[in-house]
Amino acid sequence: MVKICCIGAGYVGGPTMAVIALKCPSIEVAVVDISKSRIAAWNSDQLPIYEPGLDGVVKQCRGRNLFFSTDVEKHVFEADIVFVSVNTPTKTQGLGAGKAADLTYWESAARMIADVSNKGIKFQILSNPEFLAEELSKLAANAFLAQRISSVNAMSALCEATGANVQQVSYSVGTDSRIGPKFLNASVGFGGSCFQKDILNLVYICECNGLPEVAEYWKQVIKINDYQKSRFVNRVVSSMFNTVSNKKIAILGFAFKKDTGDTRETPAIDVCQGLLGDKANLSIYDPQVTEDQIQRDLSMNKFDWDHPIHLQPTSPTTVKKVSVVWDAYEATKDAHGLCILTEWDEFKTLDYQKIFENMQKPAFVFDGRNIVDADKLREIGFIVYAIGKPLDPWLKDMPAVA
Ligand SMILES: NC(=O)c1ccc[n+]([C@@H]2O[C@H](COP(=O)([O-])OP(=O)(O)OC[C@H]3O[C@@H](n4cnc5c(N)ncnc54)[C@H](O)[C@@H]3O)[C@@H](O)[C@H]2O)c1
Ligand SMILES: O=c1ccn([C@@H]2O[C@H](COP(=O)(O)OP(=O)(O)O[C@H]3O[C@H](CO)[C@@H](O)[C@H](O)[C@H]3O)[C@@H](O)[C@H]2O)c(=O)[nH]1
Repeated sequence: MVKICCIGAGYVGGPTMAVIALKCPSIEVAVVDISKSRIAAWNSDQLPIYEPGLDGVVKQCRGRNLFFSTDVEKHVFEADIVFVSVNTPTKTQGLGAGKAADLTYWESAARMIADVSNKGIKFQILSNPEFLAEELSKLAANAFLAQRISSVNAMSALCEATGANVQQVSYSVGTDSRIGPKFLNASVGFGGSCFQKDILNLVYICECNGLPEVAEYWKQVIKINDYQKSRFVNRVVSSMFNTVSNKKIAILGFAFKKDTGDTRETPAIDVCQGLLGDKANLSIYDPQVTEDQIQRDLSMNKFDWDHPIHLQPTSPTTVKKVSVVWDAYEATKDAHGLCILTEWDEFKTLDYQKIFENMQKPAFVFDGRNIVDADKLREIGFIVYAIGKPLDPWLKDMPAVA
């Protein structure tokens, strides 16, 4: 029987191997990791990663031809094919700090493979496009995608200033087949483990090759993304009489996009930290993100998330002004405002009349994903801010900056 071993039971290794095990029942797949808690979770009913359908796939194959283990060396030794899918965080110190990839975990995995591989077999090494150093095109593809979002987000600020509607602008622009309609949704900002990290890598490569102007150009994509998040916080604070101090604000959605529990580089972290900086009390609800994860995210330093979980520095205290609840109605009860930060489908069909009745007045909605019907909410009585849409009369008279 052919045996595969994947080093790293994370977002890439776990789901990829589960699907290989499902589709290739004659192959034995072992996913190994140095994190005991992560492997324990893969072997439990509560998987460490949420993705629609993943649970069913794992349950079907686990114990049959899919195994999760911390016995890294044994499985590498037995394997015919080894995948390496470990962390490559952005460096926080030394050469290229803040931009270059830290290859410590990758090198340690490669050395371990060499140490245990004493069978006298010659390994062939394949580099998947996701392994970025050799494959400039993957970096470029992610940079182009992120640039589209920053471009439409930059337009969203101009739309608010001029009374235009960014969704109409996106639609019109997207009908030009040279541009195309995808990835033109204005939002509170892009997140996820790849876009920022890959652009920072690209910037570093440009700088190392003596191309500061090109590096500056790509940096701007991240700057606009940061601007979009702080612009959102400014709108919240300035709309609410220039103070959110001790006001309850509901945060609906914390994951970086819908249908995942992944919070890496989610714009919700910066928005929440911005509001906490202005002393708001936050009540956060996301259907797939745990309280422990949210607390970690809000108390971790930039880039620390991309290390194995047991090596992440954790804050000794929880963020006191944050509560995490398991229901959107609970989160919004007695709140002065609610912010939609992830486009979960369930937020489109909430009973906003009921939510309005249970909120403080005036009641504010800040839609960072353009998923609610702003006019309907205004009929209910909400004051509504939606990214890149014509401003509510209330907001028109308020400065864009608090
Ligand atoms: N998430 C994505 O969408 C995505 C896409 C493309 C590429 N990548 C790249 O793929 C790689 C993995 O990403 P991920 O999202 O799965 O990361 P992840 O943090 O979810 O998982 C990495 C896992 O590797 C484990 N690990 C680290 N060092 C190890 C070692 N020496 N031995 C055994 N286990 C070890 C960690 O404990 C962790 O569980 C990264 O290089 C990332 O940049 C990720
Ligand atoms: O029009 C859009 C599209 C996306 N986003 C946001 O952009 C971020 C990234 O979204 P997406 O690209 O769908 O998620 P990822 O899983 O991060 O996938 C990206 O990163 C992966 C890792 O490199 C690549 O493999 C994929 O091709 C690339 O799309 C999320 O916060 C989205 O909400 C927007 O704000 N507006």
